[in-house]
Formats: sequence, structure tokens, C-alpha cells
Amino acid sequence: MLSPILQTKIESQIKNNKIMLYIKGTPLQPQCGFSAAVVQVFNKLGQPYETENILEDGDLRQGLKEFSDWPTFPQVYIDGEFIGGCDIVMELNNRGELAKLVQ
Ligand SMILES: N[C@@H](CCC(=O)N[C@@H](CS)C(=O)NCC(=O)O)C(=O)O
Repeated sequence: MLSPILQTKIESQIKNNKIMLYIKGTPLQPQCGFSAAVVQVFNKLGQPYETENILEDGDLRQGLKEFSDWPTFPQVYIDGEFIGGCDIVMELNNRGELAKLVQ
């Protein structure tokens, strides 16, 4: 079960960062192709974003799956809302909708 402390941490991160990416690895050294692809898209959009490397925190890795009810990473949040993973972000970007969301 998602602990209150973890829930507060996640809520604070997604509230305080307009774009919050939970990824495997870092933007400079992604540890998974899906995370690398998402980072690349957001780099091109040119808006500031925050990331958290879930490989460094097993509790956060598990807690996020419960928080979002989504079983994989990356997990993308914009304006405090869960948007989706790599496939959804790619689709939104291809349709030109991601740029609007991050304005
Ligand atoms: N189709 C997914 C691909 C992401 C994916 O399959 N991620 C896997 C492998 S990197 C994952 O996070 N598995 C759960 C875990 O490692 O905790 C998406 O759109 O994001």
C-alpha cells in the first residue's frame, strides 16, 4: 500500500514541477529506451522539466505504480496530472498536442 509519506512526496513533486518525468536513469544517461525517447521529446519541446530516477528508489518505483495505477516507466505528469508513458507521449507529440499541454 502507498504510504502517506510517499504519497505526499509524489503529490509535492507533481505539484511543484509543471513537467515531472519519472524515468529510469537520468536525462543525460537514460537506462531504458522508453525513458530515453521521452527525454528526447521533452528536450525538443524546450520547456523546463524535473526528473526522478526511479532505479535509485525502489519504494518510489512501487509507490508510483499504485499512485497512477500504471505499471511501467516512464511516467509523465503535466500540471499535476498523470499523462501516461512513452507510447501516449509519442502519440500526443505526433498530433501536436503535447506542445500545447506544456505551454
Ligand atoms: N509501453 C510502455 C513501455 C514502457 C515499459 O514497458 N517499461 C517497462 C520496462 S523499462 C517497465 O517500466 N517495467 C516495470 C518496472 O521496471 O518496474 C510505455 O508506453 O511507456
